[in-house]
Amino acid sequence: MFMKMSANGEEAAVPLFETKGTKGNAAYKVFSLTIFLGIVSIWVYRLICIPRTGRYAWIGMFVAELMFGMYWIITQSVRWNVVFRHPFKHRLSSRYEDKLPTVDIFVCTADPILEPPSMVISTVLSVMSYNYPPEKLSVYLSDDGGSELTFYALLEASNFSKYWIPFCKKFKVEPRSPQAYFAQNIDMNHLKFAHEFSNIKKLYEDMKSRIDSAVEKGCISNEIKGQHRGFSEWNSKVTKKDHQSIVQILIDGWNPNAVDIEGNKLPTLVYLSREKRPGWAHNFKAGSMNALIRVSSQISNAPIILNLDCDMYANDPDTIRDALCFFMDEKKGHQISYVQYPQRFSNITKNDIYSNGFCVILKIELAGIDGFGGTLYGGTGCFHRRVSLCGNKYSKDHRFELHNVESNKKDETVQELEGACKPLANCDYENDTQWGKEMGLVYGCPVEDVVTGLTIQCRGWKPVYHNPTKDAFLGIAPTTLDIALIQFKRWSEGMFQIFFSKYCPFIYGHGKINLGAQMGYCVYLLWAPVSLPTLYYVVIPALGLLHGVPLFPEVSSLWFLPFVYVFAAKTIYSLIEDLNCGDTLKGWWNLQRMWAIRRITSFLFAFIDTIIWKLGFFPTSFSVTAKVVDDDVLKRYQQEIMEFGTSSNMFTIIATIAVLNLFSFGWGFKNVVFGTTTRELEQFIPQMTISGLLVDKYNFVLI
Ligand SMILES: O=c1ccn([C@@H]2O[C@H](COP(=O)(O)OP(=O)(O)O[C@H]3O[C@H](CO)[C@@H](O)[C@H](O)[C@H]3O)[C@@H](O)[C@H]2O)c(=O)[nH]1
Ligand SMILES: [Mn+2]
Repeated sequence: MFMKMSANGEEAAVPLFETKGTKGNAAYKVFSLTIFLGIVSIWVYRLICIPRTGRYAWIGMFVAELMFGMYWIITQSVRWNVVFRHPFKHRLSSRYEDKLPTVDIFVCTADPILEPPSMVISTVLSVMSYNYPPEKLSVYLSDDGGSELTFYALLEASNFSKYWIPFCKKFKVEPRSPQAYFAQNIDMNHLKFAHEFSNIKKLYEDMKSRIDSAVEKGCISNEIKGQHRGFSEWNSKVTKKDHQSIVQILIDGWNPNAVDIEGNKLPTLVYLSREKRPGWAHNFKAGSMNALIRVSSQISNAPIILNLDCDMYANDPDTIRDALCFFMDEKKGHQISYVQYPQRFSNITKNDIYSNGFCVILKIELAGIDGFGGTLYGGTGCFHRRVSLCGNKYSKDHRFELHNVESNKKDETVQELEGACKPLANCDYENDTQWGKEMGLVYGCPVEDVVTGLTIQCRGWKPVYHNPTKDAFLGIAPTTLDIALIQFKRWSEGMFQIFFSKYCPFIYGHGKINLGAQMGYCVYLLWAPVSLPTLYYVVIPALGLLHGVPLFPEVSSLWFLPFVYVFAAKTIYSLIEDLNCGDTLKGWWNLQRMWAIRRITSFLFAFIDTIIWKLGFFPTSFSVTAKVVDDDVLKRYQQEIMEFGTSSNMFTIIATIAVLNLFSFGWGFKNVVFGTTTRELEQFIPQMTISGLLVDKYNFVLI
C-alpha cells in the first residue's frame, strides 16, 4: 500500500538510490589473509628467538610489532566491505518535485581574521543559489566571533544575492561561490553573456573591496551602521567573549517583497551570534550548532539540515536533490539519519605536499565503513534529518515526515521572531537540559562530529556516505606544515579521547552497531596511540645499529621472509591503491612521508595530551585552522615547497630522529665499507634499511 503513495501515481517500485559493492573483493580478502599470516609469523619469530643480548630491546620490538599488527587488523574493516551509493535525481524530481521538503543550511564561522568574512559570504552565497525552490531554503550563519564585520559582510551578501542568484540560475554558472567562480580563468571572448558577466563581476569586486577594507580597518563606519538596525547590537561593551545573543533575520523569506531583481523569491537569511559570557563553557562548534538547531526550529524548522564550515562552498548546485534521494527513498529512506559527503579541498596541489587530499580515506576507507553502516559524521558537508540530530531514536514513525511537509507560516513580525529566538541562544538555556548529551551535538570533545555521529547510529539510525564524481563541497586545506600538523593533532587527540570515554565504540556501540563499524571507528580513534610503536621503531633499531645489537633476522634466514613480505606487500598495495584513487607517484611518496611525520609529532602530542586530559589537568580546546595565508606562503605552497610556518617542538622531534638515523646509517655504512663479516652484514641490513628509509623521509629537516 505504501508503495503506491507516490506523488503522481507512478508506482514507486524503483528506488531513489542504489548501493553497490566492489568487484574483486574476494581477491582482496585472500591477499589480506596472506599479510595476516606474515604478521603472525613475525610475532612467532619474536617469541621463539629471543636473544641473550639486547633482550629488552627485542621484547620492545615484539610489543611494537604486536601493536602494529593489531592496528593493521582493525584497519582491515575499512576495506572489507566497500560500497558505493548512486542516487537518481530525475526520479526524485518526477515523483516529488512539488512536495520537496524545506531545508535549513547552517554555516559556522568563529573568527573574522582567521576566516575572512568575504570568504564566509561566498560560502553563504553558494548555498543560497542552490537549484532548489528558494522559498524552501533558509540559510543561517553562526558567528562565534561575534563580529560586526561578519554581520556587515552578511548584510552585503544579502543585497548582492539579489543579483547573484538570478545570474547563476539564468546562465547556469558553476561553482556558485562568487569567490571561486571569479577566480577561474574565464575566456570573455567566448562567453555568451559577457556583458552580464562584467556587470556582476564589478558588483562583486566592489562589494568585496568594501568588506575587505572594513576588515582591514577593524571597524564599521557610521554611515554603514545607518544601513541596518542590526548594528545597534554592537556597542562598546561587546567583545568576542562577552556579548548578548544576536539574531538578525536579514532576508525574511515569508515577506512577499523579499525578491531578487527578476522578482523571484529569495531564501531566508539569518545571522546568529549566540550569547557568550566569561566563565561559561561554550563548547566550540558543537555549542554553536546546537544554538543553530534551536534558533532555526523557531524560524523555519526544516526537517532536513545541511551543515557546512565557513570555508566550504557548494560546488554542485544540485546536491540537495542528490541527498534527498536518500532521505526520501520509499523503502529505506526513513531509517537514514544523515548523508555525509567527503571533505574535499579546492587548494590541493598536484602532488599534495602535506597530503591533505585524503584520496584513499575519502574514496575507499569511508566507503568501507559505510559498508558496515558506520558512516562517520565529518562535521561539514553533511545533510541531517532534524529529528535524528535532536536526539530521537529511530522508529518507523519517521516514515512520512518528509513527504508531507506543510509550510509553517509565521504570524509574528520579524522583530518578534528575533526576540523569541534570542533566549534560545543564551548561555543558560542549556542548563538542566539534555543538550550536548542526548540532544544535538555532543559536548566535551574536539571532534564533536565523530562522536555525535556515533551516538546517532547507536540510536538505530543508518547514515549514508556518498562520494559523487562531481565534488559536492570544496573547502580550504592548510598550506603550511605546522598548521597541517596542529589540525591533525586536534583530530587525533579528539578521537583518542572518544576511545577513552564512555563512547568507546567497542563498549558504547556493542550490540548496537556492527562490529565492522566499531572497528572502522577505531581506525581513526587509535591514531594517537599508533605513535608509540612508531616512535619505538624509528629510535631503537637505529640505536641498536650504533651499539651493534641486531634486532632482525639475518637476511639469509627464512624468518626474514615474513618481514620482507609484510613490508613489501603493504607498500606496493598502498601504492596501487593510491594511484587508483587518482594520486600521483610523488603524491604517494608525500603521503608516506606525511604519515611518518604525523605519527611522531601530531599523534604523539595528542597521545600525551590525552593522557594529561584523562588525569584531569586541563580541559579540551579547539584551535581554529587559519584559512588565509600571505601571498609568499601561497606561492611556495603552489610550488610544493615545504613550509614550516612557526617553529614548533614538533620539528625538534623530527630533526632529532632524522639526525639519529643519519648517524646510525652512516655508522652502519662505514662498517660495511671497512669490512665486517658477512654474518654481521646480514644481521644489520634490515636496520640499515630502516634508517636509510627514515633519513629519506625526514631529510627535509636536515637541509
Ligand atoms: O569555537 C568554534 C570553533 C570553530 N568553529 C567552526 O568550526 C569549523 C571548523 O573549524 P576549523 O578550524 O576549520 O577546523 P577543521 O580542522 O578544518 O575542521 C574539521 O574538524 C572539525 C573537528 O575537529 C570539524 O568540526 C569540522 O567540521 C571539520 O571540517 C569552522 O567553520 C569554524 O568556524 C566554530 O563555529 N566555533
Ligand atoms: Mn576547516
